Amino acid sequence: MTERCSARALDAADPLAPFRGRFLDPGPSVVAYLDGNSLGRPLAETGAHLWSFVAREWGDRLIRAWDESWMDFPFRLGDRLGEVCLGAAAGQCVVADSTSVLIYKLLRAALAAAPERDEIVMSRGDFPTDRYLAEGVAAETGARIVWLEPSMDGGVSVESVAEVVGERTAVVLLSHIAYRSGFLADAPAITAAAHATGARVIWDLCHSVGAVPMSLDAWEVDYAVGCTYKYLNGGPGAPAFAYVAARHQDSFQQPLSGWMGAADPFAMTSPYAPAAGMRRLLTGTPPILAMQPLVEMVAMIAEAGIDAIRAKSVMLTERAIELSDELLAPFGVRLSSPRDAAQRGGHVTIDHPAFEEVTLQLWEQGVIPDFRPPDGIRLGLSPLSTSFAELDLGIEAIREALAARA
Ligand SMILES: Cc1ncc(COP(=O)(O)O)c(C=O)c1O
Ligand SMILES: Nc1c(O)cccc1C(=O)C[C@H](N)C(=O)O
Repeated sequence: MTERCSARALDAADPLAPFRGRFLDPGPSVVAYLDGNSLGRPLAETGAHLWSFVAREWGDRLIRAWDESWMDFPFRLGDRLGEVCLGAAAGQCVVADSTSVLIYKLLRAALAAAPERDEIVMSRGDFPTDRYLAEGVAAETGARIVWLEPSMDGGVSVESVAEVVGERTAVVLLSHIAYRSGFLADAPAITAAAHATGARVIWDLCHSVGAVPMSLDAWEVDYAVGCTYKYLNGGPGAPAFAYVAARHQDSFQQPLSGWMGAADPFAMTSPYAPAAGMRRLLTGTPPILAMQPLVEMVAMIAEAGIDAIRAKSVMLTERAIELSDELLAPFGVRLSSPRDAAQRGGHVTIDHPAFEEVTLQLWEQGVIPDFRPPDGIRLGLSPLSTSFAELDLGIEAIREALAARA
């Protein structure tokens, strides 16, 4: 009860609290949504925006809309995302494909840019799609993967990267925030360590975009990729984005050369000649319809401010850890995320052997975190849509489930 009152006080004092009311009300089947880092909630405005797009742009302008606005839309939206969330100057971001497809493109391009180098450095703790794609690219190109072992908190340190990068390293592929533990990597220092040996870096920003401030240009990042259905609330299957530093664009070798990335798609000529700049990252027709929810969401992040979002994110994750220490640790629950907020992103993972079953039970009650093997509950705390009260309800429901088993 004490904690509930305290959460209410925190919500009352939260400068971002009004944004929560701009999300679509999920109705009574959801008591606490703690999975915004798997699938973010829709904005209430999204339905009307989609309908207006269908009626006005698609319905009325029809094929003319490609010339009038859609051909440039993936780049305009990318620029806005770059400005608001990534610290990227215009002309370096595109919204397209899925994260997986873009990781493939970036890995192949990074290897093609350094034919004398044949190693990909990455972490064994990385999200499966990153590992599978690197293994596939290694098999296709003859490159070798150098695996980093993550530490207990899922992290990859600057020192561990510096130890393995060298003259054979073509590219380091790492997650800015680890999908399981939430470990926040030191992206500028790791990028500098790779650059010191002539290697390039690809950052997977899936769990950090919209949750933590970034300065890709200032950090001299080479390439980055991320999805838009987590903290950017773009919806299931919303397209991903890629960042390619301006200095690498002219030599970027697109491995999936399709007509939309060609210099003049409607000239219908052959052979393929790549377009200038970020357009060459495209392969086929970009999913304009699926990009629409991002328009309002990126505007909302600009309005809230990414620093304020990060400040609330730190408060939410601190509280999740405090409550877990106090209420769940007595049942044997262990923390998998870093305790130091400076090394932690927007989610917290706690482990217990009963959590796979507990998660099923929680979902039936409308308390929705996610389960990550072997025995982790991941609490995804999305600062614009998650309240402190919701977090407390979630932890209390986990405590009750564990108490019922004890
Ligand atoms: C770190 C990371 N990379 C990639 C992906 C997924 O990529 P895709 O959007 O292609 O499914 C996810 C989540 O699904 C992820 O957490
Ligand atoms: N992309 C997902 C999906 O299509 C279904 C369910 C979950 C997801 C996820 O995003 C998983 C997420 N990337 C993770 O970190 O586990």
